[in-house]
Amino acid sequence: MIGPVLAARGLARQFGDHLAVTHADIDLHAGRITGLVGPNGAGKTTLLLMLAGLLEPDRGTIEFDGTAVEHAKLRAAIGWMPDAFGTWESLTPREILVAFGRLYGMAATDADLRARELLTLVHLEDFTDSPASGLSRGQKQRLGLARALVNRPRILLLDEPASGMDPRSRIELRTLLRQMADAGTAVLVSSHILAELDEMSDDIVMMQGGATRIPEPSRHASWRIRRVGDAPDRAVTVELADDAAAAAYLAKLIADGHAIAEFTRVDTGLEQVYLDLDADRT
Ligand SMILES: Nc1ncnc2c1ncn2[C@@H]1O[C@H](COP(=O)(O)OP(=O)(O)OP(=O)(O)O)[C@@H](O)[C@H]1O
Repeated sequence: MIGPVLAARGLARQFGDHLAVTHADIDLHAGRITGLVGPNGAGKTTLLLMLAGLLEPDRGTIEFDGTAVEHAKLRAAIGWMPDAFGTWESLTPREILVAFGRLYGMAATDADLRARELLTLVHLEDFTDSPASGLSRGQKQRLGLARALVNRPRILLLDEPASGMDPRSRIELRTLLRQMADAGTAVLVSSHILAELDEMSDDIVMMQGGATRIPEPSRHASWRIRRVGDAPDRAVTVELADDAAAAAYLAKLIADGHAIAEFTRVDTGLEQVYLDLDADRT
């Protein structure tokens, strides 16, 4: 894998006496979706704001394409969708996106073209010229996503993007984020909906008490084993450290004369990873 587009090391930020982020390390790679999970108050939003160049870290470094950058310089390369944002209610979605395009220095006609392109992408084309006040919460979320994409960001940061979206919009969001990643964008999504994150993420970063942790997948892998002649409900599940341990285990079963009908890796899923890490909390 080539180096990360964005690499943050040792980020820390406090508000008054309160340490919101104590030590955050994170790598974001082009073409990959990273899921950020953690309990309420763990520091996820504070970390995202620092990565977006909107909040200055007290400590730590952020490298963009392998070069240290000042946080404010990140903004041009980043698309940022906050968990809560205001919408200019009297403007239309097109006018809102054009205004953001103009803020990024686009000519009026380019900003208008980009606005229309994005409204199609997030399926709001029918609302192009109606006041934003008429949009539902989920539609406003989709407009927020379009807003985050105005500058064709290489890094897309989304804080709870699916909140308020109906099931179809959530599925479309997942598809859209995968398309963005396939086109080379590095995507970081924070969410409490673990099953959804599990499905869409290539990498997971966990936050707890202001610090990041990378969960170890090997701790959570198990294998389902069934011998020839065993009914499906007689299958056994064993926890094994990694693929190499699984191969050795299978070889031993066969050497011992067992006829193996099924040997399948079963991931216990992000919920279990989360609960295990949360249980480790000291
Ligand atoms: N501007 C601020 N001033 C003071 N304290 C803050 C500020 N922003 C965040 N905090 C505190 O820092 C801690 C981390 O907050 P943050 O919003 O980053 O957590 P989070 O993981 O995003 O939580 P949630 O899942 O509830 O959104 C919390 O205790 C919060 O109250």
